[in-house]
Amino acid sequence: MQITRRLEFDAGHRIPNHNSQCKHLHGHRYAIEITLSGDIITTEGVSEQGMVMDFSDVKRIAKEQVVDKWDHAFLVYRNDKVVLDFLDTLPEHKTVVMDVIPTAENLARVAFDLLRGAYHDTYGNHLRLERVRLFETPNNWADHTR
Ligand SMILES: Nc1nc2c(c(=O)[nH]1)N=C([C@H](O)[C@H](O)COP(=O)(O)OP(=O)(O)OP(=O)(O)O)CN2
Ligand SMILES: [Zn+2]
Repeated sequence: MQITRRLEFDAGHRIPNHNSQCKHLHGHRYAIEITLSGDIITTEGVSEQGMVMDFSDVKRIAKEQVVDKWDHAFLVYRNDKVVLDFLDTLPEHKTVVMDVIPTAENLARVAFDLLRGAYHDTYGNHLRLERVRLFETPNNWADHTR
């Protein structure tokens, strides 16, 4: 069985080497969809009986590991020196420095790596992260799968 939880967040970025408009500082209303697989929990009387995982727990962990860190932040490639230097001049600015260029593909992969170890198989139902789908716009997305 697979379940998917969707969350949304706002962030700024740019693609420094892009040959068109994405080299400019801009932002997106990103969406992230987290897909988990596992058996349906059959333990009698527990809150999660009938579920793979409670959607509220999927959300809580996604917020802790990714969404609250990236929401209203500027996601910047560590080698994008000119932007990094500028952001450093802004007092208490929420900047997330990334080892990779913040494309949809890389954000999906980074999010997957942050989330991979965070969903614990509490009920022995073989719970595991299957996919992170990262929407940069409603029409553009990237999937990182297990
Ligand atoms: N493979 C990828 N291609 C592009 C990425 C990316 O992350 N992976 N990112 C961008 C830019 O960030 C840009 O913001 C996206 O712009 P664009 O393709 O022009 O999308 P639209 O604004 O036209 O999106 P709509 O949903 O159609 O409004 C570029 N390429
Ligand atoms: Zn963009």
